Amino acid sequence: MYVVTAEEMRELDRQTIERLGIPAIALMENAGRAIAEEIIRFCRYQAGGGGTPAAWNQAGGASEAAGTRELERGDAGAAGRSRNGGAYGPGGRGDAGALGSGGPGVQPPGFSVSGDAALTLEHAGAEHWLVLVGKGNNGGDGLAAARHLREAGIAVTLVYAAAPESLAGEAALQQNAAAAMGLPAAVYGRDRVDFAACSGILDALLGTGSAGAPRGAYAELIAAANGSGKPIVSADIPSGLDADTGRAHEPYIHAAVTVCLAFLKRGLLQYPGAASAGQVVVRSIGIPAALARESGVPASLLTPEVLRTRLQVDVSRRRSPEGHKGTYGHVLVAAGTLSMSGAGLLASRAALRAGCGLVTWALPTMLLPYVIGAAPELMLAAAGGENGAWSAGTAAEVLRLSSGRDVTAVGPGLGRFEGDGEWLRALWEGIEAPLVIDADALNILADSEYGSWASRRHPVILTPHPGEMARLARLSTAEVQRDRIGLALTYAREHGVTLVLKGAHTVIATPEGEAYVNITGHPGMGTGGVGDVLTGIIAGLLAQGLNAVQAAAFGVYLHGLAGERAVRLRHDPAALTAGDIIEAL
Ligand SMILES: NC(=O)C1=CN([C@@H]2O[C@H](COP(=O)(O)OP(=O)(O)OC[C@H]3O[C@@H](n4cnc5c(N)ncnc54)[C@H](O)[C@@H]3O)[C@@H](O)[C@H]2O)[C@@H](O)CC1
Ligand SMILES: Nc1ncnc2c1ncn2[C@@H]1O[C@H](COP(=O)(O)OP(=O)(O)O)[C@@H](O)[C@H]1O
Ligand SMILES: [K+]
Repeated sequence: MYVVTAEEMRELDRQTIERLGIPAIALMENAGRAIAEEIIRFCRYQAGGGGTPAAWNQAGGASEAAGTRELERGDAGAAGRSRNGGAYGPGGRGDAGALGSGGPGVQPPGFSVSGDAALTLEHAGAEHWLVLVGKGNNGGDGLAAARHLREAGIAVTLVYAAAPESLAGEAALQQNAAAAMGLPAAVYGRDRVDFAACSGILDALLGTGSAGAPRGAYAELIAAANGSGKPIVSADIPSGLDADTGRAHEPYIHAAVTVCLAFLKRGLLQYPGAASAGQVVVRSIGIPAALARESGVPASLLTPEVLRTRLQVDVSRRRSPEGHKGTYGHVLVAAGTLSMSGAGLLASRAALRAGCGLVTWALPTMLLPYVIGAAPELMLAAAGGENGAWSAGTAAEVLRLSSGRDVTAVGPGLGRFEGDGEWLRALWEGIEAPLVIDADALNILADSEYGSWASRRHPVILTPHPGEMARLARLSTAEVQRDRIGLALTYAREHGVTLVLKGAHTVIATPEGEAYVNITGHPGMGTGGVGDVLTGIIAGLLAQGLNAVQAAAFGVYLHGLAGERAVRLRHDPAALTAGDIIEAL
């Protein structure tokens, strides 16, 4: 599933309208219908007594099978999922259906009327939705949705942020149609709006054309909608959100559901925006996915489908019946010090659990006797150093050990030491295999002008958390978090590395200028050592022959899934420890 910026979305809109000749009003009609269907599904789900489950959905996407389809996330779980029912649980057929259906075995008559199940609601009379209408096309989408809601028997009241006469283009056509249908309308500031009397609110104030903090009537309507306590469904993005970065301007809508149109917007994956969108449903509106591919949209959501088709990963992880430990590669881990030996142990154990054939853990010599037997499957190699710490002189031994190994992972629990810049440079320039760089090795890199080091024939994967990324990019952590996707894309391309920017919704960016955003995992994973486990998993996959991007993306995906699986055995996600994730792999 592609993830776009507002600018990319405008370009795709333009190409659909100008190159393919699909009228803008048709796209808006599709958007309005999709929004109305999702509101009806939400009403149905609420009437069933359920809350809104937190799962990502793509419904009726261009490249997907017809109908609502939950995004596959392996066995990662959200409550209330149903293949046919979609986001909020089983979809009722309402009172629609073929006429004259007889009992079993009875031939239906040659004539039938198929009701529009997705646009019917059994207890529609109990619903009254306020539709907050902005001046642009987002408002137009809301007006089209309002007509469908009304057709379904749901009472709607339009609330214009600006005088209805000020709407232009397709939005003006929608305004005329709504007026001709006699939909009740109020203009904010002129008419009284009773938020307390409604059952839900459609936020169609601001979409991808929004610039800066909501002003005037927009700001007041957003504040009133949030203050009402009623469920809010947002059209495309919650109003007040920056569609690209997820920055939340004050005030911004706190939505229960966001019906994102055509393609997922970057701002819905980046915090704090991601937290304000509620359940996100992506709905196709007739813009072909092929256009996104052809125009080189760089970012995608990391789904099993993307892993399989775009990244060509064998997610079934088939092993040859004739395979042996030599088939699945040998990882060298250079990690751990006296006070942080566990980091090396976690990374090494995780590499084994990721399925590689052999793991050698190189560590400061003094440490070795203490870790013997901690994981009997590991091979240990004394690398030298002093007092359980690494030293510049250990580079030669790490280089020697790396020869004949399929990948070297360096960094977890490494610590800093005199001459560590030259040490890392020797590894960078001398290791003839893929290199995974994490933790303190990233801090060493950040203090080096590594752009001047000899370029490598084999790939490099960097796995920074936001703090490490800040040091690498010479920014503050807040600046890193402001637009993680944008920064990861730029950094990976400029430095020719595969970058794994960790944290909620980890971003994997490639030297070729693509990015994948992961949604497996959970906040319980914010605990010491979890990153070391990821390093081990990625190294273990590389050893098995996956290329850098495949190993980084699949590794991040599996790491999150294992985190989800591990937490099911606990009463509280906060109880999760890094070792649990290894055991859940
Ligand atoms: N071709 C189409 O008709 C399509 C329309 N779409 C919809 O159109 C939206 C984008 O439409 P637009 O480009 O018209 O833009 P918007 O509808 O997002 O908003 C633009 C309007 O809001 C005003 N505005 C911008 N920032 C403001 C602020 N901070 N405070 C107050 N007012 C502000 C502008 O003056 C302008 O009138 C998408 O989000 C989507 O909902 C999409 O569904 C795609 C297809
Ligand atoms: N809120 C979250 N949602 C999903 N994953 C998370 C979240 N918080 C942390 N993680 C994951 O946990 C890991 C933590 O790594 P890191 O900060 O390097 O920890 P450490 O250095 O202790 O090993 C990363 O893979 C990160 O993506
Ligand atoms: K909106």
